[in-house]
Amino acid sequence: MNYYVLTLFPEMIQQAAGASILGRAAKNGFITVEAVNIRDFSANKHMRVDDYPYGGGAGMVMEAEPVYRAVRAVEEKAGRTMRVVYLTPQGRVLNQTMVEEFAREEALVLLCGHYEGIDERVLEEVVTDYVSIGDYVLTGGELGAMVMIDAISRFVPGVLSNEESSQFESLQDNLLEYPHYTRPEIWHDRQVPPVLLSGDHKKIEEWRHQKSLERTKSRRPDLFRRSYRVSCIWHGDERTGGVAEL
Ligand SMILES: Nc1nonc1C(=O)NC1CCNCC1
Repeated sequence: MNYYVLTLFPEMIQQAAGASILGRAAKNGFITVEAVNIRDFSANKHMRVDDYPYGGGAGMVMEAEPVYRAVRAVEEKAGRTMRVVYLTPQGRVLNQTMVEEFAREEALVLLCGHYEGIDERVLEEVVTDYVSIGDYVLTGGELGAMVMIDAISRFVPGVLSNEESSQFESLQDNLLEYPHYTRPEIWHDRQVPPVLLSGDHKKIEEWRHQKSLERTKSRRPDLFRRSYRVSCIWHGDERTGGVAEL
C-alpha cells in the first residue's frame, strides 16, 4: 500500500510513520508513506498557500491552486489516478468497515487541511472521499491521516507479526474486545479470573465471548444493539437472536 499525504507539516507525518510497527513496515517495503508539502506548490514567491475568505469572517482558507498542483504531481509521479481522501469533520466518520474498504486499494492520497479549510472548488475537482476521524475539531488533518494509515496498514500482508495479527479483531461482529491479563496472578489483591488459568480452551473462549458481550453492552450499547439486530435479522426471529441474552 502506498500513501501520499498532502500536508503543510510533512515532519509530523514522517516522524509518526517512521516509528514503531509502521516504521518497520516501511523499512521492510510493505508500505510506503510519502509526505508531500503543499507549500512546495505555492503559486507565489512568499510560499503562501492561504488567503482571506471571501465573504469575510475569521480565519484563513487554503488556496485551490497549490492543492490542485500537489494532487496532480502525485498522480503524475504514481503514474495513475487514486482515491483522494480529504480529512474533515464534514466527512463520514471512520469505522472498521470503511478501513477494510480502503485497505483494498493499492494506493491512497490523503489530503490534510488547515486553518478554516480548503477552497471548495479544488475539493469538488479532486476529492473522492470525505472522511472524519470523529465529531470534534482538530488543528489539522494530519492526525486523521495517521489514524487512517495505521488502521489500514494493519490489513497489509506482512505489516503485523503473527502475534500482533492474532489479536482479537476488536469490533469484530460489532463487539468490543474481552479483558486481558498477564503475570503476576495476583496484583494489588486482584486475582486473574480462574478460568484463564484452567487450560480449558472451550471454557476460556466462552468466557471471553461473554465478556465481550457484557463490555459491549455496558460501554457501547450502540454497537451492541447493531450486533443484536444483525443476529436477529439473520435468525429471522427476535427470540432466537444470535447474541446471548445477558
Ligand atoms: N475531525 C476531523 N477528522 O478529520 N479531520 C478532522 C478535523 O477536525 N480537521 C480540522 C478541521 C478544522 N481545520 C483544520 C483541520
